Amino acid sequence: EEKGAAVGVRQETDVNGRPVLKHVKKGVKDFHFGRTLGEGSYSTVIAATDRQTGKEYAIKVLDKRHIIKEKKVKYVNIEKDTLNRLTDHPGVVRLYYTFQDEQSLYFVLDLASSGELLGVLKQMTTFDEECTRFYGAEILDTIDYMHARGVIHRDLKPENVLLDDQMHVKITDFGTAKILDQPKKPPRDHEDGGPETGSPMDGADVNRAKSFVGTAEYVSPELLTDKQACKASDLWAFGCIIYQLLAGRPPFKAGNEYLTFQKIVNLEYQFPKGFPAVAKDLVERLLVLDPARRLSVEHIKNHQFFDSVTWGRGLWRQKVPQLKSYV
Ligand SMILES: C[C@@H](Nc1nc2c(c3cc(-c4cn[nH]c4)ccc13)C(=O)N=C/C2=C\CC1CC1)C(C)(C)C
Repeated sequence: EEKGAAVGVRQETDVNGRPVLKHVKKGVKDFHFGRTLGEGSYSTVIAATDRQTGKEYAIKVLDKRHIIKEKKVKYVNIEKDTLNRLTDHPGVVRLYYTFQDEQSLYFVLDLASSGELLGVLKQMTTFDEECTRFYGAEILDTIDYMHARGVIHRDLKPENVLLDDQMHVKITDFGTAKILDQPKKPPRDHEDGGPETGSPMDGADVNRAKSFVGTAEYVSPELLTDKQACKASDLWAFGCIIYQLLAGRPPFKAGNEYLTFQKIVNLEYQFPKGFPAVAKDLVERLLVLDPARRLSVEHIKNHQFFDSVTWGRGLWRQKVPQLKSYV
């Protein structure tokens, strides 16, 4: 039995007729599976209802044979370890428990029933400043939480930012996340996006992750030049997302991946006419080639663009702004 796996308790009687509580693990038959929500490279996410409680979940189904054949076992374990590490923040999809049968692994998770931020953005074309500020703040608050627990997402993009039934952010897809080696000291509360300071190799960003490239439009330059991601790589992606919410398209997009990568490493992008000045200043301080010179989470929180935002748990209790386009 995995830790915390037992998710149900059933009353039975033992041989002497004494009542005993039996810990039972849920299985496929405890759920009614509904529509397919999304397809990953080696998984499918399906909406499902717990037959006993009626509660709705998203269940990520992974085909064991395919995972082994494609040598993805490592990624499945990284995703599970990451989800088990990021359990108490409203901005991260929560993993309730896992089970398996002959051919599949099942992760039972929060259902983000309003779907992908990308889908909503496409319907709106663009977000106005107030909506961009609100969604930017919830995404940043979640990045701050992930980084404080030594997790780099490495593939942040509007497809991985989901929305729950109240239209609050739920970040997902941690199969390509990087868990930084446990920092020597407990993570400080003002963990910044820059290199881990205070460790023996001061200044050298000792905690870098190796060899993984995310989705072309959001990949950071350091990932393309020296193959290493750091916390600031997530803040590069954050800058691309803020730009995209207001402009309706990502800053770096070309005919193919190679040309997109070229634009990124040459910092080749322009702001559309009428792009708000304060947001432009923020994006310009995030889309910086040198990760050490990119704004850290703390500096972003104090940027004028987020002046009216109350950070912390209050942010998640606020009513979400009515979605309006930036015309
Ligand atoms: C990014 C992911 N897509 C999705 N992953 C998850 C969804 C999800 C929901 C909708 C949706 C809901 N309503 N309409 C669409 C569309 C896509 C989704 C969800 O509700 N709960 C957990 C999820 C993922 C958990 C994962 C960390 C393990 C890919 C494309 C990889 C399948």
